[in-house]
Amino acid sequence: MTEHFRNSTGEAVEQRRVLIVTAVAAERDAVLRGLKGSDRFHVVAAGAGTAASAAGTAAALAAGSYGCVISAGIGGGFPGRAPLGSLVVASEMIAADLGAETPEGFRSAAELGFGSVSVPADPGTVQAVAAALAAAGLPVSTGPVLTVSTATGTAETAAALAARVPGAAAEAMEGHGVAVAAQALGLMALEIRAISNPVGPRDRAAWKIGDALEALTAAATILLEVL
Ligand SMILES: O=C(O)c1cccc(C(=O)CC[C@H]2O[C@@H](n3cnc4c(=O)[nH]cnc43)[C@H](O)[C@@H]2O)c1
Repeated sequence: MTEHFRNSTGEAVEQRRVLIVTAVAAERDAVLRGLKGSDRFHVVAAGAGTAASAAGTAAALAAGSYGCVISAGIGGGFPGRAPLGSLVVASEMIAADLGAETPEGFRSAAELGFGSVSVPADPGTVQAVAAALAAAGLPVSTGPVLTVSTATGTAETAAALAARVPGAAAEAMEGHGVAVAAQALGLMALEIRAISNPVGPRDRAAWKIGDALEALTAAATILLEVL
């Protein structure tokens, strides 16, 4: 759905209502702090994982009209691609572990003939959002964001995922689910991750969740202007 407002020259400008889906309440609240009470944005914490995020997105889309859906939250950054505290705007949302193990190695659901495991984001929107974040002084990169059912906890799995998806920037657990639900209604989907930890050997005590939530709040404020 679109709403209109008049800009400084009196011209009518379309603005879309935006649904933002996070996994947990702390992420939702970080986003809400950045949105400063805007009623054009609706933010829901739908739970962790693709099933909860897809179901939560579908339920919210059934209850309201939106022009755009965003999966947002903290995430793991691939070393050399997305440092802690930085932001990643997904160029595509990929179900990276949806497939089968075979004697020859992992085969994706797409390779097995079950359809695509990737939902591409609109390149122009990705670039516009990333440019606005960068212009605000926030460290940001773009690239594929992997949706996984099990958070990576070893260097071996991190290397396997990076080889499976060249250029992979970040991983989280919801983006593909949110994007598939949006895609079913023909809506544009985006994913934005604030990096709390590296993808690699698990060290939960070292996760910089507070810094990532602050970055998420700053990103939400920029979304007010750019979407
Ligand atoms: O403990 C807290 O205070 C806290 C605050 C905000 C968020 C959390 C979460 O644990 C969020 C879970 C959510 O995070 C994503 N995530 C973060 N890092 C990774 C990763 O390396 N691999 C996969 N997922 C990651 C994921 O989307 C989870 O649903 C805790």
